[in-house]
Amino acid sequence: MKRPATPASRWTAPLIALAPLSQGALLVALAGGWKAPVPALAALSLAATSLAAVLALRALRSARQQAAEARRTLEEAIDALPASVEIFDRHDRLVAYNQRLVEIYPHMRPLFERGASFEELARASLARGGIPDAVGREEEWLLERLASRKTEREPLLQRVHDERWLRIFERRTPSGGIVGVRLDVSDLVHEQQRLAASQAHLQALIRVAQNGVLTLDRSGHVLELNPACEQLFGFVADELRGSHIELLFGAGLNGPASGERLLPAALVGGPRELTARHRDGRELTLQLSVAEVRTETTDRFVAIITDLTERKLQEVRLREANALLARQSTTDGLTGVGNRRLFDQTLLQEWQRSARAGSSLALLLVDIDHFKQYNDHYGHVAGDDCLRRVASLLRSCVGRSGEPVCRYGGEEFAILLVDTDLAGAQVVAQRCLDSMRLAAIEHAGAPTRPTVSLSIGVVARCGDAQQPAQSLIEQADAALYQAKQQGRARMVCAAPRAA
Ligand SMILES: Nc1nc2c(ncn2[C@@H]2O[C@H](COP(=O)(O)OP(=O)(O)OP(=O)(O)O)[C@@H](O)[C@H]2O)c(=O)[nH]1
Repeated sequence: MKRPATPASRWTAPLIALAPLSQGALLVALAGGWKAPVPALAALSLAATSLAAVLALRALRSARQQAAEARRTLEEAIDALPASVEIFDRHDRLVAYNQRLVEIYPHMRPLFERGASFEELARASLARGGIPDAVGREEEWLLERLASRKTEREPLLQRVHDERWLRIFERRTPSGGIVGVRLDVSDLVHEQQRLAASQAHLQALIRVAQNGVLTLDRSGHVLELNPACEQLFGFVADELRGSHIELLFGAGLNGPASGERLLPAALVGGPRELTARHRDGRELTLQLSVAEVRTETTDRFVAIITDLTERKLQEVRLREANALLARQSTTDGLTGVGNRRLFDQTLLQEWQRSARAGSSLALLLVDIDHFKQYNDHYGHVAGDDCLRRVASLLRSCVGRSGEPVCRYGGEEFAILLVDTDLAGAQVVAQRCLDSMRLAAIEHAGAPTRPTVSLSIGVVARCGDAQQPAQSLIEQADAALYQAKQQGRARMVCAAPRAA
């Protein structure tokens, strides 16, 4: 490449042209000794000057070569860097840059030239939409950016085309220039964005979750809690943060030995059911599941709490309602004693049990005498009342629980006596007759006596798997019929069945 003449080469060129001549004069001067004539001395001086010039010229060339070499080395070095590098002089003009800078800003390729000012380059980039975050506020952005170059500050994070992100480090050099390094941190930023999005998603889920969510440190102190948890225990988050988990669950858990603190590690797993107290003292039934979340930097525990209090209450209410329904389904609505359904069920059970155990089962069929006349005389409502009084009397005559007095139908009652032989059954039947007599319920309509009386058919035998339970009723009914036939107000025991 032909270089243009420099000032140095302009004055050294004539000297170089004279050099052969001056060397000859120098030889003549030396041959003639130091006392040479004046023309010889002049020639000598000229030769010396020429020599100095030659040497200076060589030194200059060598310095130039070294400078070019150094620059090439510098350019190769910054080209080899994975980050983009740019160097501006103290007038903020581009002195050097590497290929990576052009790759990052491809739309600026023709404009990256040594001598271009930072402001020119920035304006050109803005005009080409190279800084998406500055679109619509280019001048404002430029002013901020130029101001930022005058101060040493934190590295900038800048979004460029195609969702690429750069971390820009700028440092002043001692001579007032600026060295800029741009690192492509897109992967990192994208990862952070994904992480932030997933965290926001998770936070939203936790915020609106119906279950209480608590995070705890290793020692069991509350770090965070969600609104459901605040509501569950009646505390606001600030009151619970930093407090120990025992404040919430202490009493409801089988905690460690006295004196030792409850640690969340001991609660990992679940779900487990426990009781706790609301701030207002109400007892809560809760379900607790705890998981350990261990990362390289943290060790935390997450507790999920479900409030079962209302569900438990409903279960109790449901159980009570079912029990009531069951009672109602086996209770006679008028008299409050067992109904026919209960009698049938109990008879079947006891008949089979008696057959298995070989024990005696007794049945009393009790009928109010002349009850039609009672109704006719006193009216149906009074008749109902009489039925209730008789039922109550009969119940008081049966000592053992599990031996229900049942309304068998109309004005007829049935009493099952388990593990009771005929003698025992007769005792109970007699007690019923005596009670009735003592009660002396007026019966003005009765043809025989002025008070309400009972007729009772009594039977006692061992259950028989080969025969239906109904056979016991038939025997008692036959005995009852005889009691009616024999004048009422009495008991008749059924004759033993023929084998
Ligand atoms: N008030 C009332 N009466 C009832 C009820 N169930 C049945 N009766 C009446 O009981 C009476 C039974 O009459 P009967 O079967 O002739 O028997 P009785 O009049 O008691 O005569 P004996 O049994 O032979 O002494 C009928 O008049 C029925 O209407 C009831 O729930 N309330």
